[in-house]
Formats: sequence, C-alpha cells, structure tokens
Amino acid sequence: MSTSSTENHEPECSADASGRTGLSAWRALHSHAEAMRGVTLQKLFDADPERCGALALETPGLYADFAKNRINGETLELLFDLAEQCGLRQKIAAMFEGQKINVSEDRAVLHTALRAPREARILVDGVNVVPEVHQVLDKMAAFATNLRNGQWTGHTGQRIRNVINVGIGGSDLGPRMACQALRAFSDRGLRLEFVSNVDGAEFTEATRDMDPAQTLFIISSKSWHTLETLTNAATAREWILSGLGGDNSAIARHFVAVSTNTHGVTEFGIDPENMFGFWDWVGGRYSIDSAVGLSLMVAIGPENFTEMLGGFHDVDEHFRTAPLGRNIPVIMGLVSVWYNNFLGAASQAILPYSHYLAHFPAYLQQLEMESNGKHVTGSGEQVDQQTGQVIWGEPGTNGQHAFYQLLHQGTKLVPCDFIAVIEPLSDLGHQHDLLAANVFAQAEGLAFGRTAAQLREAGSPKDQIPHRICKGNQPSTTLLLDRLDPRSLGTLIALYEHKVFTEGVIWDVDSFDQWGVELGKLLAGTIAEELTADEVPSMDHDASTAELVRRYRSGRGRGSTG
Ligand SMILES: O=P(O)(O)OC[C@H]1O[C@](O)(CO)[C@@H](O)[C@@H]1O
Repeated sequence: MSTSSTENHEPECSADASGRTGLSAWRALHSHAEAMRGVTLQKLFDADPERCGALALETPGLYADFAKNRINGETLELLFDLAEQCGLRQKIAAMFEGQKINVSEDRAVLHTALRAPREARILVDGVNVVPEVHQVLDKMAAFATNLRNGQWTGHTGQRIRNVINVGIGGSDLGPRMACQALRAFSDRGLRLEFVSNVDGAEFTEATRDMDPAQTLFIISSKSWHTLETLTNAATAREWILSGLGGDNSAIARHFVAVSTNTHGVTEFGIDPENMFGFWDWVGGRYSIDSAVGLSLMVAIGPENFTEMLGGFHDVDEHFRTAPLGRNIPVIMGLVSVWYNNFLGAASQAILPYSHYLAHFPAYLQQLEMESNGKHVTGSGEQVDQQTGQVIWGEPGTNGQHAFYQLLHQGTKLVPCDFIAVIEPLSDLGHQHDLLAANVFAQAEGLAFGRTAAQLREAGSPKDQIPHRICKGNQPSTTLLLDRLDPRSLGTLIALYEHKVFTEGVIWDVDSFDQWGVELGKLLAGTIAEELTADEVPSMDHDASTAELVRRYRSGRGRGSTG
C-alpha cells in the first residue's frame, strides 16, 4: 500500500521542508505506517488485552470506541506530536477567541458563539457577539411558539399547517437532517418540507396537495444571492399569490427570511421585521445553530432547540479544554488523517444505525468536503500532501444489502464510522435490538473477518472457501449514543465539526472558505443564457460542452445550428 501520494491529482509542487511533509512527526508517521502494514486488528487485539479500555472515551450521553482502528499507542503518540507541531492547541484557542482564522475571507469563525450561554463574552472586532446571538434566538423562539400554538395565522386567518424551508447547502442540509433526526420530538400537526434543488420537481412535489392559505415559507440564504434559493423563492411567491388571489399583502403572513442580507430580503418583498439575521462569522455549513435552524425550532420547539445547543456547547468545552489524548474530536480527526495520509484510504463511510439519522451522511459530506477539499494552505501555497475526505454512507441496515460486500471483501481500505443508539425511540423495541445486533456484528465482522480455518470448521464446501473468506482488518470507530434526542444530536454534530477542524489544521488549509464552488456558478450563468437565447448563441466552449448545449437546445425546440 502506498502512502500519502496515492491519488491521481498529485500536488503540483513536490514536498518540501516548509510543508507538512517536512515535519519530523510527519516523517515519523510515515516510517510507523510502514511498520504497521502487516499488523492486523486481530494481532493488535491479541497483543493487548487492555486495548478496548485504553482506546475508548466518553462524554455525557456518548461512548466513543476507537479500539477497532489500525492504531496502537505509538500511532497515537505520533499523531499527537503531529498535532502539536501543527499548532492544533493554539489554533483551537484562536477559533474560540474569535481570531480571523478564515484567512481567505478575513473572517472570524465563531459557530461556537451560537451555542454559548447568555452570560458568555466573545469578542469580534471588540464587540461582544453573545447578546446579539441570544436576541435572535429569542426572536426565533417567539416566532416558533406563535406558529406552533396557532397565533401566527395565514393571510386568510387560517392556521399554518405546512412549513417549507427554501435554501440550499448549509441553508438546507442542517435543518433537513435534524428535522428528520428529531422527528420523534416534533409537532406532528405541522408538516415540514425542504426545497433546495433548482429542479422544479422538488418544489412541485413538496407543494402538491398543499393549501397555500395554510403554508408558510422560510427563505433561508446567508448571502441572498444563491441562484437555486432565489429561483425557488420567486416560484413560492407566485404560488402563494396565485393561490391567495394575487394580494401582495399575503407575503407578510406567508414568508419569513433567514439571511445576513437585509437589503436583498427587503427587495424580495419580505418585511425586515420577519427576517432572522446572522453574521458573516457563521459559515453556511456551520449554521444549523443560527437562524438557519428556524425550521428545526418550529418543528421541535424552542426548549428542544435549546437542549440541542446545550449538547453542542458541552462538546465545544470538551474540545477546548480536554488534553489531546482525551479529546474525542481531536482523536477522530487525527485517526482520519492517519488513514487518509499514511495508510492510503480512498474514502470514509458514515454508517448511522438509526433511520432518523438517514440524512446525516449527506450533512457530513458538505461539512467535510466543502471545508477541507482545498489545494492550497492558508497562506496560498500549494499543499504538499492529500487533503480532504471523501465522505459517503447510508443508514444501516439498508447499506448492508447494498455496498457492505465491498467493505467485507473488496480490496479498498475504507474506515467506517458506525453510529449506534442504545434506547429505542419507537415501541418496536425488539426491532431495535436487531438493529443494534447488526451494527455490533458489522463492526466485528469487518475488523476480524472469517478465516479459512473457521469456514472449514463450519463445514463450508472446499471450493467455496476462497470466495467466503473475509480478510477483516477493515477499521471502524463506533459512536454509541445513550439515546437520540436533541442534546445528543448536538453532541454528535459538534464532534464532527471539531473533527473537521482538526483535520483542517493538520492539512494547513482554510476550512472555512469555499471558493471552488464559485466556478460552477459562473459557468452555469453563461450556459443558462445560451440554453434559453432566442437566437443561436455564439459559444466559447470546448467541443464537448458546445455539442451538449446544441443538443439540448434542439431537444427543447430551439435553434441549434448557426
Ligand atoms: O446560504 P446561501 O448564501 O444561499 O449559500 C448556500 C450554500 O452555498 C454555498 O456557498 C456554496 O455551495 C455553501 O457554502 C452555502 O452553504
């Protein structure tokens, strides 16, 4: 197995002593990785009966089992050395202090302030931001309460029964994931829908059979410039107006906005009174605790939302204060770097054994891949090692009948995060026991596999034995929650936020910008004009793209030859 340079996209510059690969801890980890190649999980367990206790950590409501990872004490020590040499502890402090660690945008990164207690003091440019945070939370709580108890009615005086969050990326994935995760805590009299895609199919399906008189839209966009959201918002306005007799005053009762852009919101026609603000120091993918969580607060109520913030805050404190060796998100991040940069893992699977967490892998895709998919360091130099994790996954047990075959018998190293829950949320406790049996069984099976000797003993036909062998040694971490509730969801999300932060520090990237997303937006603007122009446009594309545009125009009955 090769090490940090396994992918097709090699950095343009070679590793030099000023980059991460020049650090003594980096070089030591390389040598250690060589030594660990033949060391299987079976050997690691056989060698150390204390391993499980030594490699498990707890935080309220959650047990993190790292034992089934291809690491030993030395691996961890070297990873902690690397963290020290990369200044992880100083960078954690800098984030919590509100220093402008989002260097390419010259912004502070303070999602942790969103869940700070009322009495906390966190300064950005000399101003304590905590009172503002709580002002917005209070305004959200008043609105959510009025909507839930029927005091906020629609234009015709009818009670609101449907709430549709319109937003994309960070303005969609968090509340969408959490509304599903916390359905058991939701007001079942309210129907929550999410519309993100510019594909009109999503809007059409979400609003099918809905009564506009009973429907409220939350238009959520940090920038208020996002094509998908503004397009869907305009469609929503048309839908409300045509459903309610074209009276513009209906907008005030059927639209609220979540944004940092008061001007854009006002221009759209939403009263700034009905706008819930946030700040440029909240990144989109870190915004679920801000006003972006409004749809979630409407669904679960302000008290549950506050509980969730408590879970986040507990982990913030843990991340900020626990020594590296006891710090769960630090270890999650470092173990992830170990596989990515030293053992050549191609991707990382997120496998929640809870149907309520069905959207959690998609949420983590943005969190991880938009944060750490970067090719330059904070100071704009080409990185000298692989950055970013490819994240994917599905809830168990469904995934077992789809892609686990590759995990058990394929040739790829795919570290897995299993997320399991002890207490069932439904009355079907016996099914929950089966679910739990499966998650523990999968982690065990992936780690230790099934040998030829075991198969022979079980009476497998001789010619089938090679096909049936599972080599094992596929590593995993298991996060075991006492129960899935607002607090533990906060805990879980915050662990991953800080895991991603840890990785970003090791890779020396700005985890809080996302310039790469801009290119697609720019090109789509040009192509949208070409697709819809009356006259055949003159195009400046590569031959492949130009042909696709021509064929599309032709298929839509528009001129395609010039
Ligand atoms: O909330 P906005 O400004 O509409 O942006 C939505 C999303 O678009 C991005 O800027 C790029 O995809 C994300 O970072 C962000 O979460």
